[in-house]
Amino acid sequence: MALIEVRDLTKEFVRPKRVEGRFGTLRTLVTREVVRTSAVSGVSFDVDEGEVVGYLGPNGAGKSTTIKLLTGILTPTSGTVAVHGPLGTVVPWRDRERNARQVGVVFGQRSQLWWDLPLVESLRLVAALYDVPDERYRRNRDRLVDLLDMGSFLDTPVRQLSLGQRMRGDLAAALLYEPPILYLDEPTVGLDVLAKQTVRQFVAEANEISRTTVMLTTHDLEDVERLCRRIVLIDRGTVLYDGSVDGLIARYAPFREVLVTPDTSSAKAALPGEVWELGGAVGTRDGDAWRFRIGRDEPVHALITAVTAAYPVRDVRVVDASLETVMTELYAERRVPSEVAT
Ligand SMILES: Nc1ncnc2c1ncn2[C@@H]1O[C@H](COP(=O)(O)OP(=O)(O)OP(=O)(O)O)[C@@H](O)[C@H]1O
Repeated sequence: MALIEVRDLTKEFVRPKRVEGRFGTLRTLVTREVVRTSAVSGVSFDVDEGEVVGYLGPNGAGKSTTIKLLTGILTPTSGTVAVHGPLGTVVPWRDRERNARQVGVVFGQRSQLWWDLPLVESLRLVAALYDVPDERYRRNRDRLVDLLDMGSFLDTPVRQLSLGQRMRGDLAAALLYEPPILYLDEPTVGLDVLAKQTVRQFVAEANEISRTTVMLTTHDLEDVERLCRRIVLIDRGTVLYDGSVDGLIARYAPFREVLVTPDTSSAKAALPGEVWELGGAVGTRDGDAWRFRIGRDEPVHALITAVTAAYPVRDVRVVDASLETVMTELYAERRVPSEVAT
């Protein structure tokens, strides 16, 4: 049985329709017209124990809403979530307390810590809230302080911490009571390169050493490449893809790109305008270079021979389609969630 089972989950937000013009604010308060937003529209997936799943999608796709449903912060419009954890089967929004005991949550955009307290006091409070015995608290705290290199700012009030320090504090708080599940909503947003590496390393170790099951949303594809063996890709609240990163690339970008930079200093003929057709391939201009696409298994030599015969060339690079290529293509086609005024 899977650890987390999500079935046909939907969440529709309903808010009064804003009335523009004179006394708009007042009229908005009394209007009967509402705007419905389908944030999550029939999402189903399973997460097995010990998996690290990247939950991806463009802005407004419904990622944070799903995480909030999984954590029990929100109640769905329909559908079910069942978490078969050590405390038995839990439906997050029906049994928030039991669910909270088996999940750690970090929202990159919002701290869960007490703003005015020194970090160490926040950690102590979390331990008290989760009934962590003193000895276990000290042991876990010391291990987390060590792993996340937090010794130098443990006594600093949370409001004075840098974003990277605060994020490390939030991660420590989320794992202090050893939950088997960790939900991370954009855990590396706004962090510098080193801080991102620390967070990724820490999450990878939590998964490898403690077998913590992790589900994370992120727009940083390095997070995905470093951490996720599986991704669930959503848009407009529905699942577009569920599988490996390689599988996604093979499905949505089954091509290689040949990047050709012509040597204009020894030009012998005028270059085409924006489109260059050669050897059965079509190139489009990308700055100084031309970008040709060929099938993944097609040999490149015919194209390269045609290009070099047509024009002197400074550089040729052949690159496999990456996760970034796929995401760029998919996001370019994205549609916004349906907002319906009724
Ligand atoms: N409390 C709310 N009330 C009304 N609409 C909401 C609410 N929360 C989210 N939405 C809408 O639901 C849709 C999905 O939002 P959500 O925050 O889940 O997207 P996301 O995938 O996390 O996006 P991002 O990558 O920008 O964080 C959006 O259209 C958003 O405006």
